[in-house]
Amino acid sequence: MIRTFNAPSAYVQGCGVLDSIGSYVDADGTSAVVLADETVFDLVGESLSTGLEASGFTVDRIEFGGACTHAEVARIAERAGDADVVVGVGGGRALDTAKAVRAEAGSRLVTVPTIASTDAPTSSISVLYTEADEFDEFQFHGANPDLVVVDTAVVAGAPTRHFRSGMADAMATWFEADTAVRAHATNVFEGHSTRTAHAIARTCYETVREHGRSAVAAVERDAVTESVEAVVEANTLMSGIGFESGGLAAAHSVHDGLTQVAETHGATHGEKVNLGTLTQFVLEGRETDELVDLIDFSLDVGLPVTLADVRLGDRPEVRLRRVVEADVRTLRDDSQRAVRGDAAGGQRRPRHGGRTRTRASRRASLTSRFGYRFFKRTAPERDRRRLLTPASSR
Ligand SMILES: NC(=O)c1ccc[n+]([C@@H]2O[C@H](COP(=O)([O-])OP(=O)(O)OC[C@H]3O[C@@H](n4cnc5c(N)ncnc54)[C@H](O)[C@@H]3O)[C@@H](O)[C@H]2O)c1
Ligand SMILES: [Zn+2]
Repeated sequence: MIRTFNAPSAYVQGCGVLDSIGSYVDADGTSAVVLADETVFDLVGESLSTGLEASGFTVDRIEFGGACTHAEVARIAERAGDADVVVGVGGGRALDTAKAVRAEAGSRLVTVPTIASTDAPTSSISVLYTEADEFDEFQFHGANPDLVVVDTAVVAGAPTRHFRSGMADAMATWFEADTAVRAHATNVFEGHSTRTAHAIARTCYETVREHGRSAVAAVERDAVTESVEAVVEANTLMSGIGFESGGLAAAHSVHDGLTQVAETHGATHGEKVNLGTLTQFVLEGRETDELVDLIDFSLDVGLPVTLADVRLGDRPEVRLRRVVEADVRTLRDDSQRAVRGDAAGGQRRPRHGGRTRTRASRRASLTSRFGYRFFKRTAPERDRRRLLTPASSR
């Protein structure tokens, strides 16, 4: 078995760190292109330029159009020319675009997430979309960013919705990486997980659970506390390493399926992933207590737990079954194999003492409805009304 582990070369996180970003960029040349959308340039453009220029860089700003498409990558790559450093700034879309530009330009790459909304800042892949904003393809660049710089003051000052979405993305990391290990599935680099990646994924989840409630309360007030620092690191660094080197499973497959339904386009990546994690719990036949625990935490921090929360409350079964059946099938099999512990070459290692194929299969039959009925049936009475009310009207 070949085990692989990849990560960004350097990671810097702290309050106000953007002012000195230039001192962390290790580059032979002196030209930098900075890629960000208008909102983000307004927020951090000045401090970024000042920070880079203070270390001798010439800075060329390129405005990001907001969509990570082939056309946008080509446009920006042409503008970037032979710049020594590409600096991508903003949310997942801007950073994914910067990664694709770096792949074409051959320069060094710095990512500067200004929201802790996904684990895109540290990963080596880009998610490309069509002009109609539908998923197009994953680009596997084979190289992670050379440097990731996260200014926690900027992240804490952003809308809390982004922050809690990143927490959902981070929590999924553990359940997917753990399932991938038990299924002997390969990671993004087509190797098997290391114990290192597995441990990082576990710590990622534990950090979000330990600090999440407190961190969300702080971000509501734009405050940077130790809990905020902890969750930013989990959402960004631990989650990125954990998913790429640990492995993915059903949660992100369900997310990918949901992106095919136009009604969900208003939901963030992390919000859709949270439904994916809950669905994966059902697929794996986890105990109701575990499911309820994750639902309780999600409700506490303001994450969606029902299809109605992502605008699919109106008889979703027909649409969802049509759209996601094919997408989920493979990973469902992986999840069941993991529960049974009978993947090729593996030994029998049921996760919760004695769980069997029958039980997994029974639970998995709920898959075609994304656990919708299961959620309705098992929701604690006190949360039932809330669970069935769209987040938007709470
Ligand atoms: N490559 C990967 O490994 C990976 C992993 C997860 C998600 N993704 C991708 O990431 C994308 C989703 O990223 P996202 O959720 O960050 O959304 P996004 O990139 O669309 O950004 C959301 C919005 O946040 C705004 N914003 C950024 N910083 C801000 C700040 N400080 N204050 C106020 N507004 C700010 C931006 O202007 C943008 O409009 C999807 O395309 C998804 O496929 C990629
Ligand atoms: Zn994700």
